[in-house]
Amino acid sequence: MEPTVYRIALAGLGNVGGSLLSILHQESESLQTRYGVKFKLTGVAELGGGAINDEGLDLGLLLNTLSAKSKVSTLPDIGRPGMQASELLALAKPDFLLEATPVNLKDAEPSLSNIRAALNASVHVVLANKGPAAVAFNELAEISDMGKGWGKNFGDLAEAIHTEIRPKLRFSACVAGSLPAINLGWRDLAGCQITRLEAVFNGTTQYIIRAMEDGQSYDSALADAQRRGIAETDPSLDVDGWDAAAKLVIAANSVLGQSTQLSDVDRQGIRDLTLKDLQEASNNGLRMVPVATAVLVDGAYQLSVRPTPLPLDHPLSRLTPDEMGVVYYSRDVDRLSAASSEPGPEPAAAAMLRDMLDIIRSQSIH
Ligand SMILES: NC(=O)C1=CN([C@@H]2O[C@H](COP(=O)(O)OP(=O)(O)OC[C@H]3O[C@@H](n4cnc5c(N)ncnc54)[C@H](OP(=O)(O)O)[C@@H]3O)[C@@H](O)[C@H]2O)C=CC1
Ligand SMILES: N[C@@H](CC=O)C(=O)O
Repeated sequence: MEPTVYRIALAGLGNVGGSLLSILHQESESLQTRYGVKFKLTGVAELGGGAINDEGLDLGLLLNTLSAKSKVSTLPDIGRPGMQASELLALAKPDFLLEATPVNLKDAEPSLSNIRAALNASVHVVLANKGPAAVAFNELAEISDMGKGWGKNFGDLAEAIHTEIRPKLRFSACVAGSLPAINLGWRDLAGCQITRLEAVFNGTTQYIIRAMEDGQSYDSALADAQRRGIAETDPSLDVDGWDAAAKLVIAANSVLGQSTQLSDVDRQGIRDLTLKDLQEASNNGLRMVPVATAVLVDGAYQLSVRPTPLPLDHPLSRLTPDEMGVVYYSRDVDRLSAASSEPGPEPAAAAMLRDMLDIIRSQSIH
């Protein structure tokens, strides 16, 4: 049987975007045989340019161009110097817009405008960039399938399914890459009252703290994380706790059903953490972990991000330097946890593919 062809456009060709191209290239056959789908990449955008081909861009050529540290906009015929990501919709005419540009937690631009335009044009959106979901979750939910059937509006799910087919918005890669933090909370704990969420949502700070424990300096551990491609384009977002706070905000809005913004998170980074702090925790039989927490108090979730000493048998204390993890506590399922090993950006790219397939599967239900 012929595969169903989906046109896709990708903004951002860095660590995550490049890894996604690589996965789509390697898995092209298997996506056709296992899922009956073929993704045709009709446009890509990087800073200051892009490439367009209505017949589908050659993924091998794009990957070679990126490996050679060249700009795809310089490629003959298909290259579009000066093109903006905002032009992808009109030029690539995608069914899916994939977003892997750097985070802007102030106003999420220019990504937010591009995503809004895509959803308003009934184009499905898959995010790795957490800015738009952290800054404007409610607005994006209203113009996508997230507006009903998620969080507190769960009662409207039947109406959503029967009366509307909205463009879909998926963002599981935004909340700790391949860690199924969102899916676990929303899908696998559906119907449960979540009383507490604890997570290591930031791989860079987890890596730095574990490396410091092993005697490495803070600066050298951060440089390692940057080399591995897991740190943010601006790494102060990691070490000052903004990245984990943004992920917590997305989880609070989507899974916990609490309308939340970044200023609601009590946030402390790891810049001031010393070896002495780590040793003190260890002397008390504890381990310092960069924890994001949401705890239900008097009907509302209190949110915080801070390095926290945890008992050694806590699921988050047992994570390796490359792992992130999430633990949900609920009145019904006592404790549910997951961990993912993410030594580089590839698992986040795999999470974007997971979201694309999830959209296709859920469409076939409607
Ligand atoms: N790295 C990781 O492990 C993970 C990252 N994420 C998120 O994914 C996103 C991308 O991260 P990562 O790949 O590491 O970042 P990089 O800095 O490696 O790549 C960013 C890419 O976006 C391009 N870009 C920058 N500004 C624009 C713009 N205005 N329009 C179009 N393209 C633009 C850059 O182009 P140029 O190279 O020309 O500057 C580059 O190709 C971030 O939002 C991050 O938070 C999510 C999960 C994990
Ligand atoms: N910088 C982040 C990666 C993307 O979310 C991290 O260190 O976890």
